Amino acid sequence: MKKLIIQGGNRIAGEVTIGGAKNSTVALIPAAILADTPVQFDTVPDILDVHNLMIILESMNVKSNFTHGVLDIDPTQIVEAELPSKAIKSLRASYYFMGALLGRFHRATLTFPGGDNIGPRPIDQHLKAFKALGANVSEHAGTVYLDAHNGLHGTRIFMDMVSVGATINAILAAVRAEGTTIIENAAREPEIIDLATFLNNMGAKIRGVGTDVVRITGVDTLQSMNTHTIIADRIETGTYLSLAAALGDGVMLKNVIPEHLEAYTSKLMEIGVDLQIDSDKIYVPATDHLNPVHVKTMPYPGFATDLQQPLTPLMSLANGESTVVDTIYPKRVKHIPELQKMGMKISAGDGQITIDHTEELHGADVEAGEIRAGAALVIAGLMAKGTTVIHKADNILRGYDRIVWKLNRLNGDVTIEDDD
Ligand SMILES: CC(=O)N[C@H]1[C@@H](OP(=O)(O)OP(=O)(O)OC[C@H]2O[C@@H](n3ccc(=O)[nH]c3=O)[C@H](O)[C@@H]2O)O[C@H](CO)[C@@H](O)[C@@H]1O
Ligand SMILES: C=C(OP(=O)(O)O)C(=O)O
Repeated sequence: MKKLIIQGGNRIAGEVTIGGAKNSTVALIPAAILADTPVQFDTVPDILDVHNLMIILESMNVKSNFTHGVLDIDPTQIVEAELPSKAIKSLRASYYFMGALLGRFHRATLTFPGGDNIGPRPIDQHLKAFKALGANVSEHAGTVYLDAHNGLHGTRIFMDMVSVGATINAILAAVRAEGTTIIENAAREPEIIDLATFLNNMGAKIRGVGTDVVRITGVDTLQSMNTHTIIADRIETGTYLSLAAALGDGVMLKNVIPEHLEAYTSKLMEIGVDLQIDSDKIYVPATDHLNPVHVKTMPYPGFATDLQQPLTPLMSLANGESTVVDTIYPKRVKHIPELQKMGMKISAGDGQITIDHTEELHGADVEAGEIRAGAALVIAGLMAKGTTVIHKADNILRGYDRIVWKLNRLNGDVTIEDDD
């Protein structure tokens, strides 16, 4: 594990270019094994999740090469193999190999995925979709066994709740199945549209992504003709927006898709941040006189659960009490005790998080319990007086592209070291 060491107090300024979306990338890489040709992605974020997915690909004899943001994957010599459980456990999205392997081989064996510790994260809707498509599903000692020996057949799947992962896994399993699959109550996240764009450009027939009804007509082969450019990461964007609003003297964010962040940017404006939004960039001027706000997380296009924690340091500067209700992950509170150690007036109770005006934060020894708790600690550490050491920083590196380099370019003072 690594630790981040932050000397707080510097004002930040300059430009930052947002990387490709983690939550697209971690679906696109497993999706690549459905292709009958090599595939190429660009604007791939340099994050631990990508490196761990490459280890999983290697175990199946799928060669990959990642240089300067371009990831080449050659699935043409793929073999069925036991997947490395350490890498599988290192990230949530390894569960996309369930759908992708089912689509490719009509069977898959995987240990349960890891990922962020943000409360219960069942996968019943994923398994329900696989069963509906014709797979036998069994579980034993933390391993899931999927077998569709009679093939996968198009069907109607009604999701009991809106799930990004289950929608993507159903698409991956259905894209080469026989006949038409209709997913109702599908999730509408931009990353799902990105995945469908990649698959459709290879010959898939996926319609309706971005709405809550997705129709997939199975095809026999998927063949890549061009490089797929991954969409910008809206959660990384939101994190830098919060940082820039909290302690920036003028920060320009480039490679942004503002339409993917409307719930968030409108909340920032309500707080009092005078964002200047252009077609693919956002300028954040220096701010003062911030207003308290109330946030409720919702499935897309609502306010993203992944952005509630990165917003809390900014909320602590407002002149009153702000609240957060996370309807997606009510137990997503890993940041709270750590921010308290830094002096923030933040608490959880009655199903909501309350953030009060905090005059000053001070550096402390803290732990990134999960990726977005870690992002909140990075922002708080840059705002605080003194030194903050963030342990378990691998949770941050899982999903923030070259974060140390980007923060230092913005005049932050951040170093990274091996931890004990
Ligand atoms: C890799 C990736 O894209 N991760 C994102 C994805 O996670 P992930 O895809 O795991 O999250 P889901 O959209 O599936 O979860 C939404 C809600 O549905 C519940 N649920 C989900 C599936 C299921 O089978 N049963 C069930 O009960 C979950 O516990 C949660 O309360 O969406 C989350 C919600 O926007 C984000 O925080 C994550 O960053
Ligand atoms: C919860 C998250 O990630 P994952 O689903 O990959 O654990 C996140 O990105 O905030």
